[in-house]
Amino acid sequence: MSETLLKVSGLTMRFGGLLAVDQVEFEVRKDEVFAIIGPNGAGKTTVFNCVGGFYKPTTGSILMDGKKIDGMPSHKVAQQGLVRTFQNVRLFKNLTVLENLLVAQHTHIETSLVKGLFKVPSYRKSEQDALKSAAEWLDFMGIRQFANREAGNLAYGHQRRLEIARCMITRPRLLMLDEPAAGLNPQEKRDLQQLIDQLRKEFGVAVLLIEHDMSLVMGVSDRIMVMEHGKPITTGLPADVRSDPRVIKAYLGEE
Ligand SMILES: Nc1ncnc2c1ncn2[C@@H]1O[C@H](COP(=O)(O)OP(=O)(O)OP(=O)(O)O)[C@@H](O)[C@H]1O
Repeated sequence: MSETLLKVSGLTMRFGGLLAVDQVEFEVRKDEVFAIIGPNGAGKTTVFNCVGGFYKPTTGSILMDGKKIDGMPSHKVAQQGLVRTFQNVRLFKNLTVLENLLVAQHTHIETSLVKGLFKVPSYRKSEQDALKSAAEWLDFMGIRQFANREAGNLAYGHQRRLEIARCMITRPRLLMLDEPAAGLNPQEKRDLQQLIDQLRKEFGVAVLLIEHDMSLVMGVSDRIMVMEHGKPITTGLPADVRSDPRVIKAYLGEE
């Protein structure tokens, strides 16, 4: 069994009188694809928002490689190697596809004003590296032919791939995907499953996934946590979760 990358303990999030997430515990191991499923309103996105630094949890602890990240803002969480996509794709729609990938690397590029103005060699080198890396990711995602097109004009499936590339270009250790199959056609969903497998195998990235598409979840996940009313009801292997009567009742049964 591989080591723990993310450890969430006693996570609780309250919105006024509503307990959206109630004592949630789980771990994501290095190289693992871990999915969170459950009916609408179960608290999945709220867990994501706490882990990604978008909400400060009411109580609980979130450790990334042993380091406390709960309460950190999202850009600091990203610096710890944890990045995410959104339910509705969020890109700089008026920038080109290539520019989206260059902007994503800005924290890694030497942006010192003086160095930039005088274009000293180290600045030029980091610019070249950023371009090279962007080109490689465009090739990997099969969207290089759209490099100079405005991101907002890409087909939806390509926008999703660009959003994942924008995360991966920062070389995260944990990639969080929030309903990545939403809005994709059946072929795009199969491609997505292959992509997630490939990202894990080739780049050693762990994946934390929220998804309603059961075929994708069952096909791609190592382990699955099922939530209902803010609480985990079970965590296990896809085959075990699929046949668990509580899960069928809470989630699969409602479809
Ligand atoms: N910012 C917020 N303010 C108040 N209530 C919220 C907020 N965000 C979520 N909630 C509530 O918390 C509960 C859990 O919502 P959440 O979006 O986490 O569920 P979910 O499992 O992700 O659902 P879905 O599958 O529909 O995305 C819901 O009752 C929701 O209305």
